[in-house]
Amino acid sequence: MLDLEAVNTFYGGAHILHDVTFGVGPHEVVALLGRNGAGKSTTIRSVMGLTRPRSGTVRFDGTNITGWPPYRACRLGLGFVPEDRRVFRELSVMENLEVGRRPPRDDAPTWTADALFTLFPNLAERRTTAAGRLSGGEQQMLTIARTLVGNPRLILLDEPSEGISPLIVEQMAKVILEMKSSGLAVLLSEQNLHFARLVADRAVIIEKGAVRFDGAFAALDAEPDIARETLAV
Ligand SMILES: Nc1ncnc2c1ncn2[C@@H]1O[C@H](COP(=O)(O)OP(=O)(O)OP(=O)(O)O)[C@@H](O)[C@H]1O
Repeated sequence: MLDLEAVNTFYGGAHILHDVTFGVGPHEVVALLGRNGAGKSTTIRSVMGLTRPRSGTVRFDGTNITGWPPYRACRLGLGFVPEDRRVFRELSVMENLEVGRRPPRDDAPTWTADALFTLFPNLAERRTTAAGRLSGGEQQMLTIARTLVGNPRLILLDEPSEGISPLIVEQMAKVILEMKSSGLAVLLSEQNLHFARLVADRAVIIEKGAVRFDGAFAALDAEPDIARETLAV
């Protein structure tokens, strides 16, 4: 569904991604793992067209979207939740959701406000509250909810478990599993192997901008050196 092939991305003269190649299948949850600075965000930015790869291709359902501006990638069905929560602080929870609403599409799950509030009960209680008054974790949930009302087919989550309380981390895991069961594909970047294991079908480990491992968690466990060398475990 999403395929990266030999993606090379630079920031100015700094060569950050080196021939990054992996894919995400339909209904699959893939965890992109790596240490701080390994290149996870840059990989996601390269998919979304926020940073144009210098070479290589990004395909979404066979369409070459390399370097497309983010709004075009969104229209095709890619949803993006950045690492920093970007809620409209002055707007209420409901109004934030309205901003993200897009027409339903045949090939993607449709998220009504009711379905979202079942998924995010904290937000249901606070639907008229200004988003700026929510906790960090709730703002993170709202950013995800706002992306879902855009009815994406694949959602990219940049470090969803980062900086939120353990209770919210548990909810986040539940939300990701619900998204999967609704038919969405998910690519999430993560430093936390434990969290990745809870939600993902497969791990892709990136080290110094290159893919070091791509496979099932059982295969990763069979080679303990890899996790030891590439993750903070
Ligand atoms: N705008 C930029 N200009 C120059 N270098 C950058 C820029 N953004 C990131 N980098 C560098 O690119 C490398 C990869 O960063 P990236 O943010 O993709 O890593 P990451 O794996 O997502 O880590 P983190 O968990 O810290 O977000 C790092 O060495 C970082 O310093």
